[in-house]
Amino acid sequence: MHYGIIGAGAMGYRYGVMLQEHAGVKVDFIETWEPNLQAVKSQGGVKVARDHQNQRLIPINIYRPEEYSGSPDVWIIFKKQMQLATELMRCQKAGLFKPHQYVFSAMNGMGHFEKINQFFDPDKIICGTAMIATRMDKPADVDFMGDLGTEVMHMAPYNNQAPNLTMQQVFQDFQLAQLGPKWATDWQGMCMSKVVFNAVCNTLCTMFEIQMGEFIQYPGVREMAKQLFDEAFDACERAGIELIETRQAEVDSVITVSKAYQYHYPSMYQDFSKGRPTEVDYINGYIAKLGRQNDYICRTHEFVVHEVHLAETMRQFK
Ligand SMILES: NC(=O)C1=CN([C@@H]2O[C@H](COP(=O)(O)OP(=O)(O)OC[C@H]3O[C@@H](n4cnc5c(N)ncnc54)[C@H](OP(=O)(O)O)[C@@H]3O)[C@@H](O)[C@H]2O)C=CC1
Ligand SMILES: CC(C)(CO)C(=O)C(=O)O
Repeated sequence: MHYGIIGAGAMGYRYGVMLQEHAGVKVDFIETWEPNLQAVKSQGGVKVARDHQNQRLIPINIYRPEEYSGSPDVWIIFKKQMQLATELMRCQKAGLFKPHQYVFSAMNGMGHFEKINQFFDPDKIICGTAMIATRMDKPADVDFMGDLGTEVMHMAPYNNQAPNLTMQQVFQDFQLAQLGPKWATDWQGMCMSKVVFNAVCNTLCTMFEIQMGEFIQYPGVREMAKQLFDEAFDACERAGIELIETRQAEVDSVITVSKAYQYHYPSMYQDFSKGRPTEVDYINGYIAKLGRQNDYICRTHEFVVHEVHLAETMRQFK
Protein backbone atom coordinates (compact mmCIF):
# COMPACT_ATOMS: atom_id res chain seq x y z
CA MET A 1 0.00 0.00 0.00
CA HIS A 2 1.09 3.54 -0.71
CA TYR A 3 0.49 6.17 2.01
CA GLY A 4 0.31 9.96 1.77
CA ILE A 5 0.75 11.89 5.00
CA ILE A 6 -1.02 15.26 5.16
CA GLY A 7 0.81 17.26 7.85
CA ALA A 8 4.50 16.54 8.42
CA GLY A 9 4.31 17.59 12.06
CA ALA A 10 5.15 15.52 15.14
CA MET A 11 2.57 12.76 14.51
CA GLY A 12 2.71 12.87 10.72
CA TYR A 13 6.44 12.14 10.91
CA ARG A 14 5.85 9.46 13.57
CA TYR A 15 3.40 7.48 11.42
CA GLY A 16 5.20 8.12 8.14
CA VAL A 17 8.70 7.24 9.37
CA MET A 18 7.54 4.10 11.25
CA LEU A 19 5.54 2.90 8.21
CA GLN A 20 8.47 3.56 5.86
CA GLU A 21 11.10 1.99 8.15
CA HIS A 22 9.29 -0.99 9.72
CA ALA A 23 6.48 -1.85 7.26
CA GLY A 24 8.63 -1.06 4.18
CA VAL A 25 5.77 0.74 2.40
CA LYS A 26 5.97 3.80 0.15
CA VAL A 27 5.27 7.05 2.00
CA ASP A 28 4.98 10.63 0.69
CA PHE A 29 4.56 13.66 2.93
CA ILE A 30 2.47 16.73 2.05
CA GLU A 31 3.35 19.88 3.98
CA THR A 32 2.50 23.58 3.90
CA TRP A 33 4.81 24.92 6.63
CA GLU A 34 7.72 26.44 4.66
CA PRO A 35 10.48 26.24 7.36
CA ASN A 36 9.74 22.52 7.69
CA LEU A 37 9.95 21.95 3.92
CA GLN A 38 13.18 23.96 3.71
CA ALA A 39 14.77 22.09 6.66
CA VAL A 40 14.00 18.66 5.10
CA LYS A 41 15.51 19.78 1.81
CA SER A 42 18.63 21.37 3.28
CA GLN A 43 19.49 18.57 5.75
CA GLY A 44 18.37 15.74 3.40
CA GLY A 45 15.52 14.35 5.49
CA VAL A 46 13.96 14.48 8.95
CA LYS A 47 15.98 14.14 12.16
CA VAL A 48 14.45 11.47 14.44
CA ALA A 49 15.42 10.63 18.05
CA ARG A 50 13.81 8.40 20.72
CA ASP A 51 13.57 9.84 24.22
CA HIS A 52 16.34 12.34 23.30
CA GLN A 53 18.72 9.49 22.26
CA ASN A 54 20.22 8.14 18.99
CA GLN A 55 19.24 10.95 16.67
CA ARG A 56 19.28 9.80 13.01
CA LEU A 57 18.62 11.49 9.68
CA ILE A 58 15.86 9.70 7.71
CA PRO A 59 15.53 10.60 4.01
CA ILE A 60 11.88 11.27 3.05
CA ASN A 61 9.78 12.47 0.10
CA ILE A 62 8.08 15.76 0.93
CA TYR A 63 5.98 18.07 -1.29
CA ARG A 64 3.77 21.15 -1.17
CA PRO A 65 0.18 20.14 -2.12
CA GLU A 66 0.48 21.95 -5.48
CA GLU A 67 3.72 20.08 -6.40
CA TYR A 68 2.38 16.58 -5.79
CA SER A 69 1.27 14.32 -8.64
CA GLY A 70 1.17 10.94 -6.80
CA SER A 71 -1.97 8.99 -5.94
CA PRO A 72 -1.63 7.16 -2.62
CA ASP A 73 -4.08 4.39 -1.63
CA VAL A 74 -4.51 5.91 1.82
CA TRP A 75 -4.18 9.43 3.16
CA ILE A 76 -3.14 9.84 6.81
CA ILE A 77 -4.12 13.25 8.20
CA PHE A 78 -2.38 14.85 11.19
CA LYS A 79 -3.12 18.57 11.27
CA LYS A 80 -4.26 20.62 14.24
CA GLN A 81 -8.07 20.93 14.45
CA MET A 82 -7.95 24.67 13.71
CA GLN A 83 -5.94 24.10 10.48
CA LEU A 84 -7.91 21.18 9.07
CA ALA A 85 -10.67 22.85 7.02
CA THR A 86 -8.22 25.16 5.20
CA GLU A 87 -5.77 22.32 4.61
CA LEU A 88 -8.44 20.01 3.16
CA MET A 89 -9.62 22.79 0.82
CA ARG A 90 -6.05 23.47 -0.34
CA CYS A 91 -5.39 19.76 -1.01
CA GLN A 92 -8.72 19.39 -2.83
CA LYS A 93 -7.94 22.45 -4.98
CA ALA A 94 -4.52 20.97 -5.81
CA GLY A 95 -6.31 17.84 -7.12
CA LEU A 96 -4.94 15.48 -4.47
CA PHE A 97 -8.14 13.62 -3.55
CA LYS A 98 -9.37 10.74 -5.76
CA PRO A 99 -12.53 8.63 -5.37
CA HIS A 100 -10.63 5.33 -4.78
CA GLN A 101 -8.67 6.69 -1.79
CA TYR A 102 -9.11 5.75 1.87
CA VAL A 103 -8.34 8.15 4.69
CA PHE A 104 -7.19 7.65 8.27
CA SER A 105 -6.72 10.19 11.05
CA ALA A 106 -5.94 9.97 14.77
CA MET A 107 -6.06 13.68 15.58
CA ASN A 108 -7.11 14.68 19.10
CA GLY A 109 -10.44 16.37 19.80
CA MET A 110 -13.74 15.98 17.99
CA GLY A 111 -15.21 17.42 14.79
CA HIS A 112 -12.53 16.37 12.29
CA PHE A 113 -14.28 13.31 10.83
CA GLU A 114 -17.32 15.37 9.85
CA LYS A 115 -14.94 17.74 7.97
CA ILE A 116 -13.05 14.83 6.34
CA ASN A 117 -16.42 13.33 5.32
CA GLN A 118 -17.03 16.40 3.12
CA PHE A 119 -14.16 15.23 0.87
CA PHE A 120 -14.21 11.41 1.17
CA ASP A 121 -16.69 8.53 0.84
CA PRO A 122 -17.86 7.71 4.41
CA ASP A 123 -17.25 3.99 3.72
CA LYS A 124 -13.56 4.80 3.12
CA ILE A 125 -12.92 6.74 6.34
CA ILE A 126 -11.01 5.02 9.16
CA CYS A 127 -11.24 6.82 12.50
CA GLY A 128 -8.33 6.52 14.91
CA THR A 129 -6.89 7.56 18.24
CA ALA A 130 -3.22 7.38 19.22
CA MET A 131 -1.84 7.06 22.73
CA ILE A 132 1.52 7.81 21.13
CA ALA A 133 3.62 10.77 22.23
CA THR A 134 5.82 12.76 19.86
CA ARG A 135 7.62 16.08 20.24
CA MET A 136 8.58 18.42 17.44
CA ASP A 137 10.73 21.16 18.91
CA LYS A 138 12.14 22.43 15.60
CA PRO A 139 11.25 22.09 11.89
CA ALA A 140 12.16 18.60 10.55
CA ASP A 141 13.37 17.47 13.99
CA VAL A 142 11.22 15.07 16.03
CA ASP A 143 11.54 13.03 19.19
CA PHE A 144 9.55 9.79 19.53
CA MET A 145 8.65 9.41 23.22
CA GLY A 146 8.66 5.96 24.87
CA ASP A 147 10.38 2.70 23.97
CA LEU A 148 9.66 1.01 20.64
CA GLY A 149 6.74 -1.35 21.29
CA THR A 150 4.95 0.88 23.82
CA GLU A 151 2.88 2.51 21.02
CA VAL A 152 -0.88 1.96 21.38
CA MET A 153 -3.58 3.13 18.99
CA HIS A 154 -7.20 2.33 18.16
CA MET A 155 -9.07 2.34 14.88
CA ALA A 156 -12.73 1.96 13.85
CA PRO A 157 -14.54 2.39 10.51
CA TYR A 158 -16.54 5.66 10.33
CA ASN A 159 -19.57 3.65 9.11
CA ASN A 160 -19.33 1.48 12.28
CA GLN A 161 -19.47 -1.68 10.10
CA ALA A 162 -16.95 -4.53 10.10
CA PRO A 163 -13.61 -3.41 8.58
CA ASN A 164 -13.34 -4.30 4.88
CA LEU A 165 -10.26 -5.84 3.21
CA THR A 166 -8.50 -2.51 2.54
CA MET A 167 -9.03 -1.44 6.16
CA GLN A 168 -7.61 -4.78 7.33
CA GLN A 169 -4.58 -4.21 5.10
CA VAL A 170 -4.06 -0.78 6.70
CA PHE A 171 -4.32 -2.46 10.12
CA GLN A 172 -1.65 -5.00 9.08
CA ASP A 173 0.67 -2.24 7.84
CA PHE A 174 0.23 -0.40 11.18
CA GLN A 175 1.04 -3.67 12.97
CA LEU A 176 4.21 -4.14 10.90
CA ALA A 177 5.09 -0.49 11.56
CA GLN A 178 4.88 -1.33 15.32
CA LEU A 179 2.23 1.33 15.93
CA GLY A 180 0.27 -1.10 18.14
CA PRO A 181 -3.19 -0.98 16.46
CA LYS A 182 -6.34 -2.38 18.06
CA TRP A 183 -9.84 -2.43 16.53
CA ALA A 184 -12.79 -0.73 18.23
CA THR A 185 -16.40 -1.15 17.12
CA ASP A 186 -17.85 2.33 17.70
CA TRP A 187 -15.79 5.29 16.50
CA GLN A 188 -17.48 7.90 18.70
CA GLY A 189 -16.95 5.95 21.95
CA MET A 190 -13.36 5.29 20.88
CA CYS A 191 -12.63 8.96 20.11
CA MET A 192 -14.35 10.29 23.23
CA SER A 193 -12.25 7.92 25.38
CA LYS A 194 -9.17 9.73 24.09
CA VAL A 195 -10.76 13.21 24.28
CA VAL A 196 -11.51 12.76 28.00
CA PHE A 197 -7.90 11.66 28.59
CA ASN A 198 -6.52 14.69 26.74
CA ALA A 199 -8.97 16.92 28.65
CA VAL A 200 -6.97 16.05 31.78
CA CYS A 201 -3.34 15.57 30.72
CA ASN A 202 -3.00 18.00 27.82
CA THR A 203 -4.93 20.79 29.47
CA LEU A 204 -3.39 20.68 32.95
CA CYS A 205 0.18 20.18 31.68
CA THR A 206 -0.32 23.13 29.31
CA MET A 207 -1.59 25.50 32.01
CA PHE A 208 1.35 24.68 34.27
CA GLU A 209 3.89 24.36 31.40
CA ILE A 210 5.08 20.96 32.57
CA GLN A 211 6.01 17.53 31.20
CA MET A 212 3.75 14.55 31.93
CA GLY A 213 6.33 13.00 34.29
CA GLU A 214 6.41 16.23 36.30
CA PHE A 215 2.59 16.45 36.40
CA ILE A 216 2.18 13.11 38.20
CA GLN A 217 4.55 14.17 40.99
CA TYR A 218 1.60 16.10 42.48
CA PRO A 219 -0.29 13.87 44.97
CA GLY A 220 -3.68 15.42 44.03
CA VAL A 221 -3.52 14.29 40.38
CA ARG A 222 -5.94 11.35 40.80
CA GLU A 223 -8.51 13.55 42.55
CA MET A 224 -8.30 16.28 39.89
CA ALA A 225 -8.47 13.70 37.11
CA LYS A 226 -11.48 11.97 38.70
CA GLN A 227 -13.44 15.24 38.84
CA LEU A 228 -12.81 15.97 35.15
CA PHE A 229 -13.49 12.35 34.08
CA ASP A 230 -16.72 12.16 36.12
CA GLU A 231 -18.13 15.25 34.42
CA ALA A 232 -17.04 14.04 30.98
CA PHE A 233 -18.47 10.53 31.51
CA ASP A 234 -21.75 12.01 32.79
CA ALA A 235 -22.02 14.17 29.65
CA CYS A 236 -21.24 11.19 27.37
CA GLU A 237 -23.77 8.97 29.14
CA ARG A 238 -26.50 11.59 28.64
CA ALA A 239 -25.51 11.83 24.95
CA GLY A 240 -25.73 8.03 24.59
CA ILE A 241 -21.99 7.63 23.88
CA GLU A 242 -20.39 4.56 25.44
CA LEU A 243 -16.68 4.99 26.06
CA ILE A 244 -14.29 2.08 25.52
CA GLU A 245 -12.61 2.60 28.93
CA THR A 246 -14.16 2.74 32.41
CA ARG A 247 -13.86 5.82 34.64
CA GLN A 248 -11.35 4.02 36.86
CA ALA A 249 -9.27 2.83 33.87
CA GLU A 250 -9.04 6.44 32.62
CA VAL A 251 -7.81 7.68 36.03
CA ASP A 252 -5.26 4.84 36.17
CA SER A 253 -4.07 5.56 32.63
CA VAL A 254 -3.23 9.18 33.55
CA ILE A 255 -0.56 7.74 35.86
CA THR A 256 0.69 4.87 33.65
CA VAL A 257 0.79 6.87 30.39
CA SER A 258 2.46 9.85 32.10
CA LYS A 259 5.12 7.52 33.54
CA ALA A 260 5.79 5.96 30.14
CA TYR A 261 5.98 9.40 28.47
CA GLN A 262 7.64 11.28 31.32
CA TYR A 263 9.56 13.69 29.05
CA HIS A 264 6.56 14.49 26.88
CA TYR A 265 5.01 17.95 26.72
CA PRO A 266 1.48 17.18 25.45
CA SER A 267 0.75 18.46 21.96
CA MET A 268 -1.43 21.24 23.39
CA TYR A 269 1.58 22.66 25.26
CA GLN A 270 3.70 22.38 22.11
CA ASP A 271 1.27 24.83 20.46
CA PHE A 272 0.97 26.99 23.56
CA SER A 273 4.74 27.37 23.91
CA LYS A 274 5.07 28.39 20.25
CA GLY A 275 2.47 31.16 20.66
CA ARG A 276 -0.08 29.27 18.55
CA PRO A 277 -3.77 28.73 19.45
CA THR A 278 -4.50 25.45 21.28
CA GLU A 279 -7.04 22.67 20.59
CA VAL A 280 -8.81 23.23 23.96
CA ASP A 281 -12.15 24.13 22.32
CA TYR A 282 -12.14 20.74 20.56
CA ILE A 283 -11.25 18.85 23.77
CA ASN A 284 -12.62 20.31 27.07
CA GLY A 285 -14.80 22.68 25.01
CA TYR A 286 -16.32 19.76 23.11
CA ILE A 287 -17.13 17.93 26.35
CA ALA A 288 -18.74 21.09 27.78
CA LYS A 289 -20.80 21.59 24.59
CA LEU A 290 -21.94 17.95 24.63
CA GLY A 291 -23.02 18.41 28.25
CA ARG A 292 -25.03 21.60 27.49
CA GLN A 293 -26.71 19.88 24.49
CA ASN A 294 -27.91 17.22 26.91
CA ASP A 295 -29.06 19.47 29.79
CA TYR A 296 -25.93 18.87 31.84
CA ILE A 297 -23.40 21.54 32.80
CA CYS A 298 -19.74 20.47 32.93
CA ARG A 299 -18.72 23.30 35.21
CA THR A 300 -15.08 22.29 35.62
CA HIS A 301 -14.53 21.79 31.89
CA GLU A 302 -16.16 25.15 31.13
CA PHE A 303 -13.92 26.83 33.68
CA VAL A 304 -10.80 25.06 32.39
CA VAL A 305 -11.54 26.24 28.82
CA HIS A 306 -11.56 29.81 30.12
CA GLU A 307 -8.32 29.18 32.02
CA VAL A 308 -6.50 27.97 28.90
CA HIS A 309 -7.81 30.90 26.83
CA LEU A 310 -6.80 33.24 29.65
CA ALA A 311 -3.28 31.75 29.60
CA GLU A 312 -3.17 32.10 25.77
CA THR A 313 -4.21 35.76 26.03
CA MET A 314 -1.68 36.49 28.80
CA ARG A 315 1.25 35.36 26.62
CA GLN A 316 1.32 38.89 25.13
CA PHE A 317 2.32 40.32 28.53
CA LYS A 318 5.26 37.94 29.10
N1 LIG B 1 2.17 15.25 19.32
C1 LIG B 1 1.59 14.22 19.93
O1 LIG B 1 2.20 13.56 20.77
C2 LIG B 1 0.18 13.84 19.62
C3 LIG B 1 -0.64 14.64 18.83
N2 LIG B 1 -1.92 14.21 18.51
C4 LIG B 1 -2.81 15.00 17.66
O2 LIG B 1 -2.37 14.90 16.30
C5 LIG B 1 -2.72 16.10 15.57
C6 LIG B 1 -1.45 16.68 14.96
O3 LIG B 1 -0.59 17.06 16.06
P1 LIG B 1 0.99 17.21 15.94
O4 LIG B 1 1.53 16.24 14.97
O5 LIG B 1 1.49 17.23 17.33
O6 LIG B 1 1.05 18.68 15.31
P2 LIG B 1 2.26 19.61 14.87
O7 LIG B 1 1.96 20.97 15.38
O8 LIG B 1 3.58 19.00 15.17
O9 LIG B 1 2.11 19.61 13.30
C7 LIG B 1 0.91 19.89 12.61
C8 LIG B 1 1.13 21.00 11.60
O10 LIG B 1 1.35 22.21 12.31
C9 LIG B 1 2.17 23.11 11.54
N3 LIG B 1 3.24 23.55 12.41
C10 LIG B 1 3.86 22.83 13.36
N4 LIG B 1 4.71 23.59 14.08
C11 LIG B 1 4.57 24.83 13.61
C12 LIG B 1 5.16 26.08 13.96
N5 LIG B 1 6.06 26.20 14.95
N6 LIG B 1 4.78 27.17 13.28
C13 LIG B 1 3.86 27.08 12.29
N7 LIG B 1 3.28 25.92 11.94
C14 LIG B 1 3.64 24.82 12.56
C15 LIG B 1 2.49 22.38 10.31
O11 LIG B 1 1.50 22.68 9.33
P3 LIG B 1 1.03 24.11 8.72
O12 LIG B 1 2.12 24.70 7.93
O13 LIG B 1 -0.16 23.82 7.83
O14 LIG B 1 0.65 25.03 9.85
C16 LIG B 1 2.33 20.92 10.69
O15 LIG B 1 2.10 20.13 9.57
C17 LIG B 1 -3.39 17.04 16.61
O16 LIG B 1 -4.78 16.86 16.55
C18 LIG B 1 -2.85 16.51 17.95
O17 LIG B 1 -3.70 16.81 19.02
C19 LIG B 1 -2.38 12.98 18.90
C20 LIG B 1 -1.61 12.17 19.69
C21 LIG B 1 -0.30 12.56 20.14
C1 LIG C 1 0.65 11.78 23.87
C2 LIG C 1 -0.65 12.19 24.42
C3 LIG C 1 -1.43 10.93 24.67
C4 LIG C 1 -0.46 12.88 25.73
O1 LIG C 1 -1.62 13.34 26.31
C5 LIG C 1 -1.35 13.10 23.45
O2 LIG C 1 -2.40 12.78 22.95
C6 LIG C 1 -0.80 14.44 23.12
O3 LIG C 1 0.33 14.79 23.43
O4 LIG C 1 -1.57 15.20 22.52
